[in-house]
Formats: sequence, C-alpha cells, structure tokens
Amino acid sequence: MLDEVADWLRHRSWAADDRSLPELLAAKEATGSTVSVVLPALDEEATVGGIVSAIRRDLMDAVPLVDELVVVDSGSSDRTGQAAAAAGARVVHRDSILPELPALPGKGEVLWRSLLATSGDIVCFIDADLREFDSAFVSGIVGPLLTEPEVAFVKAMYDRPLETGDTVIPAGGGRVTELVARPLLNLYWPLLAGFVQPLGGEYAARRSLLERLPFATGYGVELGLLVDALELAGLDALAQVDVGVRHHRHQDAQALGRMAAAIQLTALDRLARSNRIKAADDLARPRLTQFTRTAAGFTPSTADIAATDRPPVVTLTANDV
Ligand SMILES: O=c1ccn([C@@H]2O[C@H](COP(=O)(O)OP(=O)(O)O[C@H]3O[C@H](CO)[C@@H](O)[C@H](O)[C@H]3O)[C@@H](O)[C@H]2O)c(=O)[nH]1
Ligand SMILES: O=C(O)[C@H](O)COP(=O)(O)O
Repeated sequence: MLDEVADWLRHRSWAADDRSLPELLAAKEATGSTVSVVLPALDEEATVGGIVSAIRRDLMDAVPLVDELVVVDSGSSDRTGQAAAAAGARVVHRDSILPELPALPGKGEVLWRSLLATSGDIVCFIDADLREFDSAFVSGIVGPLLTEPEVAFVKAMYDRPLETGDTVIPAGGGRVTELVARPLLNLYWPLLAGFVQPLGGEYAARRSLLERLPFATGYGVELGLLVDALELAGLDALAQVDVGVRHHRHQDAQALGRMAAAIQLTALDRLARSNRIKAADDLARPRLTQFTRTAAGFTPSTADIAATDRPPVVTLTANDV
C-alpha cells in the first residue's frame, strides 16, 4: 500500500456512529445544506418500499436530515413505482427526465438523470435492492459532507455476506469487486486502494462535484465516478464510512460477467483517454491491498503481484540451459 493510502485510511475512514444525528443536524443548519436521497430502481417492488419507509421515518419525519427522497424508475415492469410511492417517495420515471433525449439502458443512466430531477446540495445514492436496511447507511455517508468542508465524495463500506437460500458465506459477497474492480484499481489507480467497497451503490457527494463528472450509463458508473472524482478533486476529498452489514439480491454468474465486462470497459476507457495503459513490466511494484473485518474495523493486508514472463523455450540458447 502506498504511504499516501495508509495516511488516507487514518484520516478519511470513519464509522457511522462517529457522528451523532444531533451533530449532523447542527452542521446541516449551520451550513444551510440540503440533502437529496436517490434510489435507482429496476423491478425492485419487493425491497424498495422498506428502504423508502425507513429513510422517511428516521431521517425525514423524526428529524429533518433528508429534504428530498426520490426513486428513479429505470423502466420497471413490476410495481416498483407504486410500492415506492406508497412508502412515501417521489417517483420519477427516467423517461420523464430530459424527455427529448431517449434514455439508454442501465443504472448509470438513471443516476445521471437523477441530478436533473433533484435539487439537494448533497446527493446520496442508495440501491433499491437492499434488505434489512438501516437508515444509518444514509446518515453515515452524508455525515462527513456536512461536517468536513474538504470532503466531497463518500462511499459506504460494509461486510458483504453471500446469501443464497439458507446458505450464508459471511464474507463471500462482492465477487466483481474482489475479482475485477479491486485488482484494476490497485494496479492502475493505487491511490484508490484504500476503498473497501469501491463498487458499492451507496455513496453521497456534493452536487457541485457530481455535476462536473461524466456518468458511465451502465454498471461502470461507480468505478468511473471514483477514478474521475480522484482526478478532479484529489484523494483528500474522498472518504468512506463503515455502516455495518449490507444484504442485497445477488445476481447470477453470467449477469456478473456482463457487469464485470462493463466495468473493465469503463476502466480501459479512462486509461486509454489518459494514455496510461502500461505493460506489466512498467507498473511500479504491482501490489493488491485487500480488507478483512477485524475487531479494529476493516484491516488491510497487501500482497505483491508477480507478472513476470519467461521467454518461449524455443528462444533459449545453449548458454541458457
Ligand atoms: O438498469 C438498471 C440496473 C440496475 N438498477 C438499479 O441499481 C441498483 C443496483 O443494481 P444491482 O443490479 O442490484 O447491482 P449489484 O449486483 O448489487 O451491483 C453492485 O455493483 C454495481 C457496479 O458497480 C453497482 O452499480 C451496484 O450498486 C452494486 O450493488 C438496484 O437498485 C437496481 O434496481 C437500475 O436502476 N437500472
Ligand atoms: O459488487 C459486486 O462485486 C457485485 O455486485 C457482486 O456482488 P455479490 O457477489 O455480493 O452478489
């Protein structure tokens, strides 16, 4: 791990309960900030209502932390819109935002459009497929944006069990994160190696930053936003907050393959644009930092990654053997 990353982990990683709700409300009032929460949703009738109800109950009705709660329907064919509205969200269909520009499929498209349908100074994205949802996901990641003026982009971090039927593998979730996104980030954007959940769909940012970033239309959106925010705002403007455990609907391996391909395309696009694709030999000491939950929080461990080639055997000379 780079020294800058170790330093960043000390100064820009927090837990949700590091800031109390009264502290957040006082900071919100002092700064005059407004907060929008956006849930992108494609066929999430089973879960969207529970998430909306929890946010409305805990952060809108009980205290005025959230000013606006919007579900952006990504073209659902189930009753997502009705469930979200019944639970108290404003529901906006993606096609009704900027109607003159036909919508592209994908999650990033609805996040991008959501900026045109909301007005908060702080925008907080929450996936609509979460189960056992706790509103501390929202207050936790909005917190640093209210209390730390230098912070502009905050990701949630959490344990990710892999749950299928009655089988639970405690740290088995986040398969695309561990197999694709984390290696790519470590190799090409080592300053981002401290993010425990770089692909997580729960993050909050200042509108002033989000409106200056491109949004990949599909599942590349999280990786793209992270690397572009690093470039535009610098590492010290990025942060992460531990919000506990995240339970969600898991996709099958083929769907995750398509997601992984989209994420790799977004990464390659950023690398090609900045002329930064490198041969393995030209990478400065390739390393991979991974995280394990311990009593002290998420503990990093770093391994060297070897990618040295031996030459084809036919090229060996008598002197070599
Ligand atoms: O075309 C789409 C696809 C998804 N979604 C919504 O986006 C959220 C996350 O989608 P999901 O399919 O559950 O993603 P995951 O398999 O959980 O993928 C993880 O990794 C993705 C790539 O970084 C992120 O976009 C996700 O937020 C993150 O949870 C859910 O509310 C979906 O309903 C849309 O609104 N439109
Ligand atoms: O974020 C990820 O890595 C993908 O969404 C896959 O998550 P899962 O392995 O928890 O389903």
